[in-house]
Amino acid sequence: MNEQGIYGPPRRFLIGNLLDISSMVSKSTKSDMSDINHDILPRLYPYYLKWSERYGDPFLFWNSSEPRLCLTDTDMIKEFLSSKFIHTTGRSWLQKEGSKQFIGRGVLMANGQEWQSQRHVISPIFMGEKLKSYTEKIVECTKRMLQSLHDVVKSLPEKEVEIGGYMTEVTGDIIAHIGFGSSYNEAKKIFELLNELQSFTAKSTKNLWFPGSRFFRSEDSRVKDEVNSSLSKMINDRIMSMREAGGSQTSNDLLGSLLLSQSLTSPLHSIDTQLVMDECKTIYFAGHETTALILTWVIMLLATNPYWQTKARAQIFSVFGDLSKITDSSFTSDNISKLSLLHMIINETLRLYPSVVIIPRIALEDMTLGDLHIPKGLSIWIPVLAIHHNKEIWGDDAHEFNPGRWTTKTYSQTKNFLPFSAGPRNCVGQGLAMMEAKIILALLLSDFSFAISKTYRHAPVNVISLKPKHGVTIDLTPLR
Ligand code: HEM
Repeated sequence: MNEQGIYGPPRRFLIGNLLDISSMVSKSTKSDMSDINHDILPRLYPYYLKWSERYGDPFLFWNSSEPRLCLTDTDMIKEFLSSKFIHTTGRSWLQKEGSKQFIGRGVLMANGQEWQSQRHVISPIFMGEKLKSYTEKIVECTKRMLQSLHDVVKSLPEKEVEIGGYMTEVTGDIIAHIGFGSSYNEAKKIFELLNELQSFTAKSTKNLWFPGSRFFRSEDSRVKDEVNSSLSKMINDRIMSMREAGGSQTSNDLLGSLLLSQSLTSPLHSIDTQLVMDECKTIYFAGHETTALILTWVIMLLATNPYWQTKARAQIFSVFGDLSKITDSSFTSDNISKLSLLHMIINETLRLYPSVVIIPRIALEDMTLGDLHIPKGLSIWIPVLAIHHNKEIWGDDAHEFNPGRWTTKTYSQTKNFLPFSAGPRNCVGQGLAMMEAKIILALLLSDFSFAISKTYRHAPVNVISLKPKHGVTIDLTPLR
């Protein structure tokens, strides 16, 4: 890479630049931000700013034994994420090893042919009529969440709530319903265990650089076994009922559709239960927290920007008319598409606070990207947050919340806007995420107005995803 004019910070034996990274980040995130501003790159990625300034773009650093090329040229990124490199790029050993205990070999972690056939099976369950069929459950779960908000507000003199917890609860409820409908209660229990497993995995992943560390895990294996035995029972029961029904889908949920889709390529009796289990865990992991977080950030931004909150509410009123009459059937795709202000607000939030701040890929073979030779084994690190906050792309107000920028399509979205990644390996659930976010926000805004609470502490942190460290506290006022 040096011969090609690419440089980076000197690395240490085994740990590469891990110590530099952790010391810079622990310093920048030691305290909360002094005010609610959205210039969060220096706080979350101080090392990106330091190294890109010192060594230029792209630069090279070492994540323990894995070399990473930090790439910000969006034309190169577009090419890199395109179908041209789909079979020669993928997940690295570190990524796969880090998530093996947790989501196993589901679509998120698969490479090559294995990825392609899994993606082929999973894609149809997030599209077209299937996608529309989830509306009813989304509305039902949201109304339940709103009712508990009304109950809490009634009982609290100060009317303050931490809204992030409610968003986690409602998106978890939704994924349990649309994912595993008839097995909802079992699914909820499995998800609780998965949350536990995720925190164990996050801890052990930090030590992966240490040779042999992967052989010293005991805490997580108990939870993993429990998750796997409950999930495999749920899946096998479902396969049994499908066989009894002559191979047709017995429940209109993601699991039913996944099994039906699988049965088109392999007979029911030979379905790879382990793979279906990994896919279920992947869907939960990839689709739950990401959606909850984006909703939480939208609410924080609307709570601090009453102008956009009022405008969005007015549009919701004009699309749906008498709000006391909103039912699940009000949320037709035609009506959802009329919520253009919510679309702009969500986009702007995904730009400022993308749930996934980095997209990492590894070169599985030698390749040429633009005029760069990329050797096999080099990881490419796409710093989404840095691209989304780049003033050269977004203008001087890059760090400001301005949904208005989305009224004109001056930016080629796939190039400079990457909250769901791009190309054939983009987020398979983005249609569901956007639909879910719009329905939840439309119902919330029609029931309550809200302002940021005095107790809110602005402290974004990146722990797997971009989170508000202390949650988001808002003061709620019921509208009816
Ligand atoms: C606002 C919410 C969401 C955001 C910001 C988001 C973001 C992303 C991103 C950036 C990727 C690419 C990751 C990479 O290549 O390293 C991804 C992949 C994926 N997402 Fe999402 N996602 C969201 C919601 C969902 C939902 C609701 C689901 C499903 C229920 C989902 C399922 C997946 C899956 C299965 C993949 C792997 C796709 C593949 O590798 O082929 N996501 N998501």
